[in-house]
Amino acid sequence: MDPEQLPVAEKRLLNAPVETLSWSGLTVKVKDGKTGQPKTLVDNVEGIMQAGECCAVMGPSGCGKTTFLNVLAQRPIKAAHVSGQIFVNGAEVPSNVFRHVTSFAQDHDIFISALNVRETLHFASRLAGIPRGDEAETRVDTLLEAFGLVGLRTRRVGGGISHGQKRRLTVAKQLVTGPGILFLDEPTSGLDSVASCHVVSHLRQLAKRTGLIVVCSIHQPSTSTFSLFDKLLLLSAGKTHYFGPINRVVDYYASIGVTIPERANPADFLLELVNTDFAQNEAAVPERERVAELASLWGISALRQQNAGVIASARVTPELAWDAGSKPSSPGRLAVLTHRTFIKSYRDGLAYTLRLAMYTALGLLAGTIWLQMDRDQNSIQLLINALLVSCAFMSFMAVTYVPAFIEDYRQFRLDRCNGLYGAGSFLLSNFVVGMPYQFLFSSAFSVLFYWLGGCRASAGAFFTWISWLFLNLIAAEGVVILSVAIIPNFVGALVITSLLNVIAFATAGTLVPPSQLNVFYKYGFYYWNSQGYVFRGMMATQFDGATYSCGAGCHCRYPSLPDQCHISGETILDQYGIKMADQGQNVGIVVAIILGYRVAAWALLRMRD
Ligand SMILES: Nc1ncnc2c1ncn2[C@@H]1O[C@H](COP(=O)(O)OP(=O)(O)OP(=O)(O)O)[C@@H](O)[C@H]1O
Repeated sequence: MDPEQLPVAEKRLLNAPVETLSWSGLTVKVKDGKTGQPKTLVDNVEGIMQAGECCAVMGPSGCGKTTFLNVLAQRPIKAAHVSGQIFVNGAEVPSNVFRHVTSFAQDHDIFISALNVRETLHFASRLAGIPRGDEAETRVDTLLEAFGLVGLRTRRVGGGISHGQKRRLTVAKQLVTGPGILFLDEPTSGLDSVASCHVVSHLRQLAKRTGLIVVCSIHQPSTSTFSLFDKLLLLSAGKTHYFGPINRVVDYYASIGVTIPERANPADFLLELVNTDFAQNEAAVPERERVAELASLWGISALRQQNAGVIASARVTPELAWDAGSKPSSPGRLAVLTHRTFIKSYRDGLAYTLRLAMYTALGLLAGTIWLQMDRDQNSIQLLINALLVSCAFMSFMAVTYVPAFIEDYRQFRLDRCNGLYGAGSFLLSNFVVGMPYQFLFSSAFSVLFYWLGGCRASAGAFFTWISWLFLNLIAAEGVVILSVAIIPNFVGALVITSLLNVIAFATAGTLVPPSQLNVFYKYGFYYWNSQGYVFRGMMATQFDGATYSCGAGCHCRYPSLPDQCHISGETILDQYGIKMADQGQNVGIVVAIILGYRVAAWALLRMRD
């Protein structure tokens, strides 16, 4: 294929390196939840695709299409035993190379809802290393037009676009990254027959022009959509019933005594032919036997033998010459991700705006509850309580970040599987964008609480206070990120975050003195408890160098300064074992805790690769 003859938007889509995709003996087994016996979801499936071909994977609901596609695309699937071989150009390729040459769109749409349609394609294109410029613009515009999304280009994905439009955007998003092989799970679900035909027709044209290989599962295509595919893989109960050119289906079935009526939609006819979903009772045994017989006939058919020969003789190229240089550098990828995260941060109310409102309200609330504390001994315990509540509640409220981060996490998993970026870039971009917001939150809370509550009037104390709260919030966000990495779903992450925060609160050394904590809590939580260090740091800002009057009658409830009827702040700090000399070291410990959360989250995300 001559790249010069391609339209400018498709030049980079040219799939020169991938000549064939083949698979043989693909088998997926799981342990049946009810019987505990192995259950075969995909049974010894084989096939081969040449550059420029589109294959429809069809079969009744639950026949194993999604499982097959996931395995063929080398995407993770739950607790399954997978065997068989997948070859690109006749050879197995390392998984990182496979991810770079392939792209996979699941049957459910995953987007950053704060981005608009055009930005969604733009960021996908930039993450895939396509430089900004006329070519990238033209490519995005071409795809918007091809998938009927021009009128929606400035509309946010999270508001006001239909399921069918999201499906089209999902396909366009995979195409914009320029894969050599594209796997699509139900790309036309939710689309009417005209839109389905349009999408498949565009995929076909693109495949023919660029050499792209498309493997996609599809439910009940119309006759015209069905005929757009080059090949068909027909599955039933995980077994192959047919794999080969679409235009040989009629002949093949005629050869085994099944006539596909001329006027019937062949897709409908075949789905009905191999469907046993509604034939589960005793009376339907002959029907199930007939479908099983069809699968065995495929096993011994000439076409199947022929396929096996073609798979075995697929030309082996020495190395998949994929242009790794087209991937952006790590700093480039980080810049794109940071840009994307930043856009989300100010558009998505759940990410930061809601939290800003919450922290401001908390500052107002706490400030008016602890309004203008006096400088006598009665306010000492009040102030300590206020500090305790401030740092604990600010940590707790970070839990509201869970939904926004879960969305980012899902996008990351998808992008990671498509080889766009790794866990390091993902977490770092999130960290970079989050920092100024954490500072804003701590400032909003502090400005209100500090002055309403009548805390210590010193610029040094005020800014040190804000700095401690800032560190507290960064650590609290780290807990959220770690929790999502441990259990990546809303409820699970919420439970883990809340649990970790409650344990941190109870073991910070304020409610129970560290000397009375048992070994488990002392070494497991107290020594690396950011809330505890932050509390002690905030105490230092208020009590170091301060004095409190014992009031009329000089009945001091704390050890007082000799003959002065005053309590020194150092006395209070001593009671809590807080030493000013430790403050620098404590900052270092909190920074280490913050890094520890992120590194642990990074390690967990890497383990799931
Ligand atoms: N982890 C699992 N453990 C047990 N059974 C599973 C597991 N994953 C899938 N299945 C079962 O395997 C079969 C194939 O599922 P799969 O999602 O691949 O089918 P499908 O053809 O894509 O279905 P649909 O067209 O309805 O989306 C189904 O019967 C499903 O219930």
